[in-house]
Amino acid sequence: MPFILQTNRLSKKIGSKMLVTDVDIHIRKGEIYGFLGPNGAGKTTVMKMITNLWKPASGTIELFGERLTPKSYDVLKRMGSIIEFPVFYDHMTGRENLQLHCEYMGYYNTGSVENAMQMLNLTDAADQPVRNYSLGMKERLGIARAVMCKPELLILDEPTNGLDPAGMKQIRDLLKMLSSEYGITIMISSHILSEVESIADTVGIIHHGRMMKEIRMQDIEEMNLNYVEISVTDEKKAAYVLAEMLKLHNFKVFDNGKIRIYDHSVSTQQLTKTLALNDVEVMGIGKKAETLEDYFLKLTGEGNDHV
Ligand SMILES: Nc1ncnc2c1ncn2[C@@H]1O[C@H](COP(=O)(O)OP(=O)(O)OP(=O)(O)O)[C@@H](O)[C@H]1O
Repeated sequence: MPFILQTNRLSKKIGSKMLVTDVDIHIRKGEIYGFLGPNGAGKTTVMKMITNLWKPASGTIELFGERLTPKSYDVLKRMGSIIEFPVFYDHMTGRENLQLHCEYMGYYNTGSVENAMQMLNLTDAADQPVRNYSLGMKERLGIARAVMCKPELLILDEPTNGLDPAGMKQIRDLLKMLSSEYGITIMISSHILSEVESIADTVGIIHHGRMMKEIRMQDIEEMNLNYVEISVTDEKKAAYVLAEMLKLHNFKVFDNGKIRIYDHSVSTQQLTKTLALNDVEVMGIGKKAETLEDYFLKLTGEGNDHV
């Protein structure tokens, strides 16, 4: 089985609104998959369908090689998840909430609750009712609950919401450990690239409900992220010259007079010469390499695309 989780043209519609359209996801066994996209891109929607909380309008989901149906209870027991924010019984203590979950999952392993609480630094708060927990503590308790029953697959929807930078790092380290020591496959969503970049093996970028790109981190080097950046006084005129005179199709115009040209068919000399001949003043020109952050912003950010 090549993929532990695979979706095929997954779509969701509410009323007349398409929340996600034709999303294809491919997650390999044992990897950490960063599911990236700005707020409202459709990450939660996809994760709700994967965890059987929402029924897809169309498309299919394969989990552990089996097609997911509304009756796939066994498959769900092999997964741990946090979707949106974790919900607990507020009047019960953190420990009691975890114990209840173990019973519900049919998972009996003395020590797993204590272990999970320890891993998430919650031992001191274990006997307090959850209503006294801060947002970050609830988030950590949610993660403890999701990992406690040794799932094969973890689905985490923005799990570091409400955590401070140190808390975020702690979660990243924990996820890395779960992946390398226990071989748990992890899908983690975020709208912040840097949160998943350092731990992900593969990144899937979703925007306006569509999967824009799935990239393995090891392949990023080979992607063509080099570009020439020019600074001009009149970017509109410059864009016209690039498109009409030089027949370039792959460049991006920024409001601050900068243009990034990804098309390598024209030399920098030819660029400056043609722009100058058409009365576009070029203040600066340079070859640059894009980071994954730039690439992410290019796919999901604002600006005029000529791609
Ligand atoms: N129950 C609903 N009914 C109608 N529209 C919805 C519903 N839930 C979500 N949406 C819309 O679907 C789109 C995708 O939302 P979703 O929550 O999946 O995005 P997201 O990527 O998880 O964003 P965020 O990081 O803000 O949670 C948004 O435009 C949202 O407003």
